[in-house]
Amino acid sequence: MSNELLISAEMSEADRLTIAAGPADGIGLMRRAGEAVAAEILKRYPAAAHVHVLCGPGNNGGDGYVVARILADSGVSTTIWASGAPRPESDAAFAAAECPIKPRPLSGFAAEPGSIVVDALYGAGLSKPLSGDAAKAVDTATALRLPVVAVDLPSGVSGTSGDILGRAFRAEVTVTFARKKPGHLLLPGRGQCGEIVLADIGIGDGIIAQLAVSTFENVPDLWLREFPVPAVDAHKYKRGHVGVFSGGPSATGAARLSAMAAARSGAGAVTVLSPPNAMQVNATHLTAIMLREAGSLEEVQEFLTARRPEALVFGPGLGPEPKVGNFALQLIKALADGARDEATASHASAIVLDADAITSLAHQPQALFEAAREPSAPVLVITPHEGEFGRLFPDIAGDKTLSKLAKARAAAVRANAVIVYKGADTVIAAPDGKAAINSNGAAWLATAGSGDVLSGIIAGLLAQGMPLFEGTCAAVWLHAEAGSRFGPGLIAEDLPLALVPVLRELFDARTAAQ
Ligand SMILES: NC(=O)C1=CN([C@@H]2O[C@H](COP(=O)(O)OP(=O)(O)OC[C@H]3O[C@@H](n4cnc5c(N)ncnc54)[C@H](OP(=O)(O)O)[C@@H]3O)[C@@H](O)[C@H]2O)[C@@H](O)CC1
Ligand SMILES: Nc1ncnc2c1ncn2[C@@H]1O[C@H](COP(=O)(O)OP(=O)(O)O)[C@@H](O)[C@H]1O
Ligand SMILES: [K+]
Repeated sequence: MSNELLISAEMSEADRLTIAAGPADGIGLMRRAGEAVAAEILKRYPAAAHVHVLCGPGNNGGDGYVVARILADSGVSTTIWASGAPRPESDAAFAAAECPIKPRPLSGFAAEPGSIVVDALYGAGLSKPLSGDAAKAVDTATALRLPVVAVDLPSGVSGTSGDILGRAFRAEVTVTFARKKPGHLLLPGRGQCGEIVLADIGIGDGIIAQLAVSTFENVPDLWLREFPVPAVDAHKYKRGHVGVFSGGPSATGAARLSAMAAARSGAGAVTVLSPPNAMQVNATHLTAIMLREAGSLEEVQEFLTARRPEALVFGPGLGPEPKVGNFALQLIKALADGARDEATASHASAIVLDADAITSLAHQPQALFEAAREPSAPVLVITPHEGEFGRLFPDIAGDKTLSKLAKARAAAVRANAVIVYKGADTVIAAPDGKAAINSNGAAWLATAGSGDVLSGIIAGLLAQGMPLFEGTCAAVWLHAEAGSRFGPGLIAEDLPLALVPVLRELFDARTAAQ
C-alpha cells in the first residue's frame, strides 16, 4: 500500500529507520530525492531555456543542490539562488559541495520568460510564514507565470495542515518522496501542488509499516478487501436493509435521494419511514423502495423489531427543529436498550446522522455525545459540512491551531462517532484516531441533495456489513468518483445511477483480487 500520509515526524523517523537498516545514508537518500526531481524536469521540460533552482538552508535546499548538479551535468543552463548556507557537515552541505554551480543570493533572484523555477526553499521543515526574499521570489515567479517544480512541497504550504503560511508557490508539479503528506491533499495546500509525483527514494514498505501510520489517502486500496460481494445464496435481507427517515409532505425528496443511493450501493432492501401526512407523496414517488408509516417512536420501534434493518439514515429533509434532535436521541436510546434486550431486540447497528439532525442537535450536543457512549449504543456516522460542523463542535471549529484533519479527529473522539467532515477535501475520522482524506471529488458535487445521496451510500455499505471506518471511506470515495466522472450537468438525482459503472469496476477489482 502507498496510501499512508506521513507527517513530518513520521518522515524523519522513516529516514532514520532506513539509514539504520542500511545501506543508504542521509546523503544517499538526498541524492535519490534530487535525482527524482531532476528526472521529472528533464522529462517534462526538455526545451527549457534556463532553470532557476532556489535553495533554502535545510535538507529541502540540499535536494535542490542535487537537482542543480544533475541538470548542469545534463547540459541545462542552471542558476542557483540560495537563501542562507547549509549547516556545516549537514547532508545539505555535502550536496552543495558536490554541486559545481556557485550559488547567488536569493535577494537578487530574477528570471526570464521561458525559464523554469525549482522551488527547493522549504519543505517538511517550514517553520514560519514566508517573508522577505522568499516571498519576493514567489511574487516574481507568479508575475512571470513561470512553471514551478516544487521539491517535496511548494514552499509556504504546511505539509501537516495544508495551510499557506504567508504565501506559497503555485507549482505545476510537486515531486514528493516515499509517501504523500496531509498538506498535499488538504485545501488550500492541494491547490498549490499541481500534479503530485510520488518518487521512490529507497524508503521501503517495511519501514513505513513500522511507523504505525494512522492517516491515509482515501483510495480503494484502503477498503477494497472489505467491499461487499453478495453471497451466491444471498436473498434481499441478507444483502442488508436500510431505513431512511422522511420529512413532512413538502420535504420528502431528500429521504428518497438517500434511499435510492442506499439501494444502488447494494443494500438488498430499503424502506422509507414516513410521517403519516407524507405517506401519499412518498407513495407516489417510490417503486423499488418500500414505504412504511412511522410517525411515532413506537411505530419506529415496531419497524425495527419486525424488519431489523442494519442501518438507518436520520436527518435529510427532517427540518432543523429541536424536536428532530430529541427524536434522534430517543432513537439512539431505544436502539441501545433494544440491543441489550435480545428478546425484544430493536435492531440497527448503525445510524447515519446527517443534515437537519446535526443542526437540530446543535443546542444539546452533550446529550448526543452522552447517548453515543451508552453501553450498546448503535455506532454513529455524523456527516457535517463546514457550517454543520461549526454548529455541533463550535470550539473545535474555531480553534485556529487545528487543521481540518485534526478537527475531524477531535470531533470523532468527542462524539464517539465516525465523522465525515465534508467539503472539497472531505476528511473521514474514527474515534480510534484513524483518518482518511478524500481527493477524488470535483465541484460538480456541490449541488443540492448531493449530501443526502452520500448519507444513503454510507448506510447502504454499512448495512452490507462493511466495517464502520472502511465502509464510510468507501462511500465517500464512490460518491466523489461518480460525481466527478459525471461532470457538468450533474444533479443529485443523477448520482445513484452514476454509481453503477464505478461499482462495476470495484466489484471486478475485488473479485479479481480474491
Ligand atoms: N526522509 C526524509 O526526511 C527526507 C527529506 N528530504 C528533504 O528534506 C526536507 C526537510 O528538510 P529539513 O527538515 O531540513 O527542513 P527544510 O524544509 O529544508 O526547512 C528547514 C530550514 O528552513 C528554515 N525555514 C523554514 N521555514 C522558513 C521560513 N518560512 N523562512 C525562513 N526560513 C525557514 C528553517 O529554519 P528554522 O526553522 O530552523 O529557523 C531551517 O533552516 C524535505 O522537505 C525533503 O525535501 C529528502 O532529502 C529525502 C529524505
Ligand atoms: N467543491 C467540491 N469538490 C468536491 N466535493 C464537493 C465540493 N463541494 C461539495 N462537495 C461534496 O458534495 C457533498 C455536498 O453535501 P452537502 O453540503 O451536505 O449538500 P446538500 O445538503 O445540498 O446535500 C459533500 O459530500 C461534499 O463533500
Ligand atoms: K519546496
